[in-house]
Amino acid sequence: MASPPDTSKTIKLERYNSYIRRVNSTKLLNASSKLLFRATLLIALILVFLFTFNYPPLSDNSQHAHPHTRTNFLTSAFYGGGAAWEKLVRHSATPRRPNGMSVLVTGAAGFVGTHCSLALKKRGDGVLGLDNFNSYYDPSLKRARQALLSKHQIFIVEGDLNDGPLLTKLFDVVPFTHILHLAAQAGVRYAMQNPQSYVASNIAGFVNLLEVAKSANPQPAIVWASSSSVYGLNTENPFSELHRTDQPASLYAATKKAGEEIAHTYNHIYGLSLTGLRFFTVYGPWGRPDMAYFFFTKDILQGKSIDIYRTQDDKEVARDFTYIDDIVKGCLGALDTAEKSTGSGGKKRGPAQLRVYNLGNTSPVPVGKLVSILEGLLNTKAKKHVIKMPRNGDVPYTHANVTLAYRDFGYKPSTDLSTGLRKFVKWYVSYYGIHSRAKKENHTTNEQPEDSA
Ligand SMILES: O=C(O)[C@H]1O[C@H](OP(=O)(O)OP(=O)(O)OC[C@H]2O[C@@H](n3ccc(=O)[nH]c3=O)[C@H](O)[C@@H]2O)[C@H](O)[C@@H](O)[C@H]1O
Repeated sequence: MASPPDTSKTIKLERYNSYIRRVNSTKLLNASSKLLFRATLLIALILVFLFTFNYPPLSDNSQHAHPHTRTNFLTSAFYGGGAAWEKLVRHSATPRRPNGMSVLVTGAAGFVGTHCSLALKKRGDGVLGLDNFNSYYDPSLKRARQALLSKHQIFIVEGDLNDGPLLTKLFDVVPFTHILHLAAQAGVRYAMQNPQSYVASNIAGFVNLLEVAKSANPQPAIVWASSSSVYGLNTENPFSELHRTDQPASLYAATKKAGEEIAHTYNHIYGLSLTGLRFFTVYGPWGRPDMAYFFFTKDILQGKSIDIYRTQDDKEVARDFTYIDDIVKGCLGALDTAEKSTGSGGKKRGPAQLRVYNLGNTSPVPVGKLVSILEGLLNTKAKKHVIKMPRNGDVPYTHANVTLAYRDFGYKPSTDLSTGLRKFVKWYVSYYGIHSRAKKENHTTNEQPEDSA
């Protein structure tokens, strides 16, 4: 007969296992309570942060804005209020010279906005930027421009033109003397892909800004970016401010033209001083990647083919390409000669200034010539694909008459296309760290160049 099994070992083993289970469950309990504690701490910290930088979240207006241009809740919370935030805003907007301006620059992280902000700050004016950092083109370029401005003590509030409460808050904190309104949905051809974004920024956003400006005390004087595209199918040359602008060829042009009419209304009813500047194909360092000179450079360097448009009747397409430094001088000249708005408490108290100026280069250049200048600077042959201009809103020709801007604030463009493109290419190869066959003089170190404004 077999002897009974020795259970003493089994019992010991079970005791041991139960001990291990107890130890493990205690560990688990400890671990989960630690986790719970950390999560609670994190939530508490976030709440403290949100209350410290308190600002009401998105307004109804901005909820309706195009997703492209919508203010992000977190960035509103980060940037939109609280004592620390107000201090940054005030510091940035305070002039450092006697009788200096305090300018709200919308679209400050944009191409023209960045250059103008730097130029204003350099001469001692106060500058506060506003930008929604949308993704129409590479936002990292906008962030790099923001970093450049930040080095010069210029703060950009991240927010949308359609965010009425945010704009009102900015005017509560700073009595801006001027607005340089450059924020817009740019680009002629993109209007066929995303028409609503033009309405949201160039019309709804502009009206929202004017609504806040007309109620502000004091009312600021406003200088804003219109466009050469308002001349549309005009055939008289060179384009003068007296020529007709009622035949826009693109929705972009139509929204800029609408802006000019809206400006008239706000000037007429509320006494806002308004100056529209019709920019002619602005180019230069820190430029816009959606523009032909910029993506031609990229494509030529990458060995990709580029489309060169010709008109339907097989003529060359030409543009009055205008260098950024000339445009900056024009913008500052317009600001310096802008008279005060006359309204107060939302009511007009007398007639106010209403102006429109061409800011061009007065010397149109065919697109083919632009490409051959780039080929020379990049020391690379372009793969050219010459095609009839698609029906995409482009006009065949632009040419500015700038007599009016010269008469009123001495505007005199002084940079020809070759000189301006050389500066652009120099910036481009440096910014993107390209070691191309670009001519020796275009090579620089990898350091971020200062802007040329
Ligand atoms: O003055 C303005 O108010 C506008 O200027 C700018 O528009 P445009 O003058 O159209 O510049 P841009 O696109 O660089 O095309 C340049 C040339 O290249 C031709 N072009 C273009 C693309 C292409 O693939 N091939 C080509 O030949 C094209 O036909 C054109 O002849 C701004 O983008 C716009 O926001 C607005 O500010």
